[in-house]
Amino acid sequence: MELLVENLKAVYRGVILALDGVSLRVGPGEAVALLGPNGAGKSTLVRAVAGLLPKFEGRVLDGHIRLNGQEATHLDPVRLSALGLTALLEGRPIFRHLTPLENLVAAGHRLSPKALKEGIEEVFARFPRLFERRNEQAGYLSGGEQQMLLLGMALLTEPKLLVVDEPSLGLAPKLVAEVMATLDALRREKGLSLLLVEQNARAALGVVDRVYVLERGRVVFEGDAKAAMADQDVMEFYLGKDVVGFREAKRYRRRKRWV
Ligand SMILES: Nc1ncnc2c1ncn2[C@@H]1O[C@H](COP(=O)(O)OP(=O)(O)OP(=O)(O)O)[C@@H](O)[C@H]1O
Repeated sequence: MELLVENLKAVYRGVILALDGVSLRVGPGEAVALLGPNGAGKSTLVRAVAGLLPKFEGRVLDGHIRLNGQEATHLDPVRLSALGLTALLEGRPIFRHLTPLENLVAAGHRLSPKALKEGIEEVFARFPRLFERRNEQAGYLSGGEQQMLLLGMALLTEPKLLVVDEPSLGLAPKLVAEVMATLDALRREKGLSLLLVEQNARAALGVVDRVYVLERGRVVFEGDAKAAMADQDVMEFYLGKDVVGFREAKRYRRRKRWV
């Protein structure tokens, strides 16, 4: 599925401009990272694409969101989901008081009983830890296990475009690598399009084709992921915190402010 965002402007409470004319594209079967510092507008973009801005007292002021060419700017989440878009919001929104198995059943409510059973078997085959803990309370799973559960739930919605907001948040490096590898495998096996929103640039760049960097509601860099990773200037200037220490990055920015 193709996602096209064109000159999108979004505000909260009518006054806080969080997206100031953002354009980006995720092609069919393509994996794209959206990177940027705290407050850049990444989650706002995810909410806008998923039709969830009104839930956060926000709205799209201007611009378009298109799915496979179809106007999708003001569609509600149910309609968007029926079109094949699944968005995983920041903070691992699972049903914490239910078990992993019950969470999966809830996520797959649109499937036939047979497809649901097969889907859940597939999820458990992919994530054996979830199978082991399938009848425990999901809120007590580790952060990594909860992230896997969320990905399993996403799979049961049979997405064509998966938008994932900061899956690495709060995870140890080894788990971050595992989550990224899982996203990569899912994308390839299922032919999904993937928009991966991250602060962890290094982790995300390893599994995507292209990258956009957002700062203060604007796209400040756009390019091929491998080229961006190989380009020390790009990495340090736009994504400095990841590569060099925060202080050094700030100094570097000051030096390069004239560009
Ligand atoms: N519900 C809200 N009401 C008012 N302002 C908001 C709301 N959510 C976000 N903002 C503001 O919008 C701007 C963009 O925030 P957003 O959460 O999209 O950034 P982000 O890049 O996702 O940051 P982070 O990585 O910290 O999640 C920030 O200035 C933020 O304070």
